[in-house]
Order: sequence, then structure tokens, then C-alpha cells
Amino acid sequence: MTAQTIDGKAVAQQLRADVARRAALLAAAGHQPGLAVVLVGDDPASQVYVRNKVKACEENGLFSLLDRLPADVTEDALLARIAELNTDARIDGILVQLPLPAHIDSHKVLEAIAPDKDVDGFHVANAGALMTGKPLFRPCTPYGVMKLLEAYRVPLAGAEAVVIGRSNIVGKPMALLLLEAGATVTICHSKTRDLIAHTQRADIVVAAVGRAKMLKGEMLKPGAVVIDVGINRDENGKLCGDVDFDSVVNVASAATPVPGGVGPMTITMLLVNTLEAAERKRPSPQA
Ligand SMILES: Nc1nc2c(c(=O)[nH]1)N[C@@H](CN(C=O)c1ccc(C(=O)N[C@@H](CCC(=O)O)C(=O)O)cc1)CN2
Repeated sequence: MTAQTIDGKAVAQQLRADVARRAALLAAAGHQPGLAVVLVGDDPASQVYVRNKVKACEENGLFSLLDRLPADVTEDALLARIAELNTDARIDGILVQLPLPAHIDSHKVLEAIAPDKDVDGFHVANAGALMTGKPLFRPCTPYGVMKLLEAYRVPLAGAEAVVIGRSNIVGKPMALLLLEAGATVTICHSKTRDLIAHTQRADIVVAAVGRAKMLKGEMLKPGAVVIDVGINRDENGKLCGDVDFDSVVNVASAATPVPGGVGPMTITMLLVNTLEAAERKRPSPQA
């Protein structure tokens, strides 16, 4: 068996076409959806991601505002800027690019974003809403994974799903979204004993640990669906995921590549969250 490649770029393109259509309707009705992106410091990877976010807004009819702040910006100055964006009528969505420098309390910063503009879905109010099954915003990467599973008609009700990683921005919300879809979910992490015993019984494995090529073919049940959320560099400095794609492709039924899998979906679902924030304030006539 050779796994089908789950093409995140193609699914992203389809969803962005709908975003562009709906954004044009809102703009014609007098309000272009607006996203504010705050980047602190000069982390090279963060600069790539922020550039991709702003470019995707421009290409799909959303207004975007990029605030680049120096790495030594004070926490109070960052909080003050967020407060300004919270009341800026042009702005429907706000994100602060993670990670932040060590001298800044990320939790305090994320809590400063108005929950109804928190298009990353990281505010505790939105994390709680997600946990109770009534999310305002779903975090972009897990949301994108769900859209890929939907696009490839992967059955979720009753499926055994294993999420490897327990971060607040991917692992935990990923598990909750799979649970809401009817999967039986196991979250594995650095303290998990016998990881393979879990992954070998999984119909779906989501790898989100940040360890290059950690998930191998022999760790899977034949026919499993593998979603790679990892963003790593291999020994040659080449971008790779948490999945050893070359070994997994001979065992899995479908798998996402890195690049070209989950990453484009993360950006796309950010556009969707921003658009829906604008629509909630100003329903467009023919949405
Ligand atoms: N405020 C946030 N910070 C971070 C988030 C987030 O959702 N909100 N997630 C990650 C990084 N991330 C989004 O910011 C992200 C990562 C990767 C990609 C992407 O398009 N990857 C491409 C390859 C890009 C490259 O060439 O390096 C792909 O996989 O095809 C988009 C967004 C942490 N921070």
C-alpha cells in the first residue's frame, strides 16, 4: 500500500476562494474584514509565517495591519498596543505571533486580546467555549486538520484517534475537536509509556510534538491516516515534520506532507476565523 498524499495546498485553495467571495460581499456592504498581526522580535520562522498571513489576507480581500515590535519591547507597551487594537473598528481579528521573548508573559498577552477578536482561539474564554462544545473561534491548526479530514472523507465517529503532543495551541484543542466529531481520543506526550502500543491501534494519528521524523511506519496500524503538524529542520537544514514520511507512506492509507499539508491550512483557517468575526458583526446580504 502507498499512502495517498493529503494535499493541504489544494484544500486551502478551495477554502480561500470562498473566503474571497464572502470578503468581497462584506467590502461591498461597507466593511472589509480586517486582521491585525503583531510580531515581536525577529525570529526567522515567525517572520515567514507572518508574511504568509499578511500575503494571504491581501490575496483574498481582507485588510491586514502588521505591527512589528522590537524584541526588547516592554510587556506594558505590548499590552497597550493590544488595547488599541481591541477598540479599532477596522479590526475584526487580532493575533500575536508566538513564541514571544522570555521577558514577556505570553498568558497575560493572550488574555489581553478581546475574546471576540481572538481569531487564534487562545483566550481562556475561547478555550473554555471549545471545551464545552460551543466554540467562538477554533484554533487555526486543529481547525485546519479537521477540514483536511473532512475533505478526504476520513470517518471520525467511533474512530480511534491518537494525538501526540499536548500543547495549548495544537494538541489539546485538536483532541477536543476530534472528540466533538465522535472519535475516541488518546493524548500521548513526553511522559507516555509505550507510545507504540497507542499509535499501533489508531485509525488516525496526529503528530504535534516538534521532534523531526519521530513517527515511523512500524509505529502504525496498516491503513492509518497520518496528520503531520510538525515544523522542524532535518540534519541538512531541510524543512521536515514530526513524521518520517518515507517510512510512513508504505503503511498509512493517507498522510499529510511537510511542507504542503497542515501549514497552508493554518493560514487559511485564520482567514476563515477573521471573516466570520466580521460577518458576525455585519451579516452580508447574500452570504
Ligand atoms: N499566534 C500564533 N502563533 C503561532 C501559531 C498560531 O497558530 N498562532 N502557529 C505556529 C506557526 N504557524 C502559524 O503562525 C504556522 C506554521 C507553518 C505555516 C506554513 O505555512 N508552513 C508551510 C511551510 C512554511 C515554510 O516554508 O517554513 C507548510 O507547512 O507548507 C503556517 C503557519 C506557531 N506560532
